Amino acid sequence: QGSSASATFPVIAIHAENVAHTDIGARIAYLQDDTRQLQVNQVMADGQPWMPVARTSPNFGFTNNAYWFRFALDNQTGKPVTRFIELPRPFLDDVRLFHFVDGRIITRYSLGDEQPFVQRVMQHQNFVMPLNLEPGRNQVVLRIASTGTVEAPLRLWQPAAFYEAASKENLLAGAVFGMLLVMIVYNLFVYLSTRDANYIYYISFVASYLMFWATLNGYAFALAWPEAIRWNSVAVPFSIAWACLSASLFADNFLKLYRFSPPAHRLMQGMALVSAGLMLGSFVLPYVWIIRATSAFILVVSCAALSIGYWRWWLGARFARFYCLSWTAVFVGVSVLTASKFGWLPANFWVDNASQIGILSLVVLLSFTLADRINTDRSLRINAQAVALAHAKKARASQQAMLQATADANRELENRVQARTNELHAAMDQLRLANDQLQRLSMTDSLTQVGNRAFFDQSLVTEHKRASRLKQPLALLLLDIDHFKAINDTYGHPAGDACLRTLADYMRQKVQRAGDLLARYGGEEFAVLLINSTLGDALDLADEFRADIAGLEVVFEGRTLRFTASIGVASAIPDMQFTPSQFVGDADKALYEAKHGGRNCVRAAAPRLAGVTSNALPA
Ligand SMILES: Nc1nc2c(ncn2[C@@H]2O[C@H](COP(=O)(O)OP(=O)(O)OP(=O)(O)O)[C@@H](O)[C@H]2O)c(=O)[nH]1
Repeated sequence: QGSSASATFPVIAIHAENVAHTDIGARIAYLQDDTRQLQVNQVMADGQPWMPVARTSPNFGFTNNAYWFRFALDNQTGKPVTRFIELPRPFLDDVRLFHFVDGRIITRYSLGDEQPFVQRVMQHQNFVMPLNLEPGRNQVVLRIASTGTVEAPLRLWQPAAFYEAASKENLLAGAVFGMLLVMIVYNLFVYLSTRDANYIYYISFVASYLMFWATLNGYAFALAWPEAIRWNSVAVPFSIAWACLSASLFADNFLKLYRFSPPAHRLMQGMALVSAGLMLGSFVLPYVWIIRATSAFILVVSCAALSIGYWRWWLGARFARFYCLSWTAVFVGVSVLTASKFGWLPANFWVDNASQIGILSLVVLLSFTLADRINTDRSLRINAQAVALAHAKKARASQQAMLQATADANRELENRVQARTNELHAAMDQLRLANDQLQRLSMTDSLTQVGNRAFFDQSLVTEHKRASRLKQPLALLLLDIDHFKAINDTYGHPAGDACLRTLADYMRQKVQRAGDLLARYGGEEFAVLLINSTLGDALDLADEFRADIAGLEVVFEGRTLRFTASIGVASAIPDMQFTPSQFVGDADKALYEAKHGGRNCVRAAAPRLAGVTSNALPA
């Protein structure tokens, strides 16, 4: 930096065609006052170590020194003109301006944020000082002292141009304010419907930034709390600490650090705690400390939030991409702002607005981030629902299949049981048929096809009981072929068989009445049981038999055979004292008598219950 330059203080020419505004920050000389005790007449004295400003605008960062600035305005218009000196840093504690003409102070301003807003000569968020410039050389000396950063990007304005620019600036500020407010209100509604804590942290962050922005630019002091000098100086570190708190909680919650990484979770929680401490500290700690602490801490929080976000993204959390983008924007912005606050970067439009651009990008991008996550969560939920639905469908299908299988199995079983039952019934029918056949066979004489002896015995018992019960007469005929042995002996057994068959055929025709029965009782002996038949009826029938048999002709091997038969008849109304065998015995006795009576005749046993003794009838 240059040495004493009292003879060559910068001179800024003022003439009618002057441009609307001139940045004069780089065209002034400055004097550092370590003691903060120097008075205006002392600095105006010769020999002070004035220096030229080596940057585009004076920026001394955080400092405890007072700084003096000096330049000359050369009014070449030939008449008095009004010009505004604007110092667009509303956060300076103490600003004093001295306007000299010919070594005399003609204007003096004392400004700064330690005075109520209404005391300002111009009610503007920045420090604006009107100067009535006399024709010729006007000296301007400015003193700035502040517990925050000291910057002096001074501007010289034509009044009309200033008002025009101010209205544009207000429009821009209104747009920023409106945008932030919309974000807050919109996300508040989203929060009310989703109850997702991320929105609360997001809203808190946007609100803290809104407060920071409005305070730093002087709008808050100008419009919100023009009287609250103390609060106005607390508001900046307070809002920064608040932003730190919101950002740490947002990062922790949004990135789900409690599940992802307990140490990262604890780190963010710790940062939130420190932020809360700094918020409280804003009220009690000296401004010079708290402003440095919060400014540095927002950098730390940004770094942590950003690197953890990238870490999370790197490890596959897709929802972290917008988040990373957002924080990158704010990180760049805040870094630029901080760097400029510490005096490492010169002031210009981009540096001045870098943080604003970064944070506005953050505000918008974070909103996207949240929407993106809602989307991600929703698609996850939809996927999960689809999977659950598919499972339910599958379960229903298998249940259906199981029911179907059970029904099929039941039907199959029923069919099989039915088939088996049918088979069984068929088998039983066959068995019954076979049994019947067997029964019939066992009761039938194979030669003559009439009932055999067993059939006769069984039937006799049955009919005997029935007649006994009904008190009906029962008659029995025993018929025996005469001299049958002789037929056998003479013509052979087959001839005898033929005779037996012929006799049986004849008798079968004769014994047709329902209930009556015929059986082959022995070799050439037949029995006929007549139910409900009196002795007289029986005798008539027996005699008819005898006569017909005598007329039968059996043609066997060309020869005609004849034979006769003897018949014994018994009749009774049976009772329990009169047994079937006694009945047969009676008939047999009568047959014996017929044989001995000369054969080919009928004899009757005496009817038992009639009390009549047997008698023989003539042949
Ligand atoms: N061909 C043939 N002969 C039989 C059958 N059953 C018995 N006989 C014969 O019948 C004959 C019966 O003879 P006998 O008891 O002496 O009686 P009979 O010769 O008829 O004399 P009477 O009864 O006294 O008139 C025997 O020779 C038996 O062998 C048979 O099924 N077929």
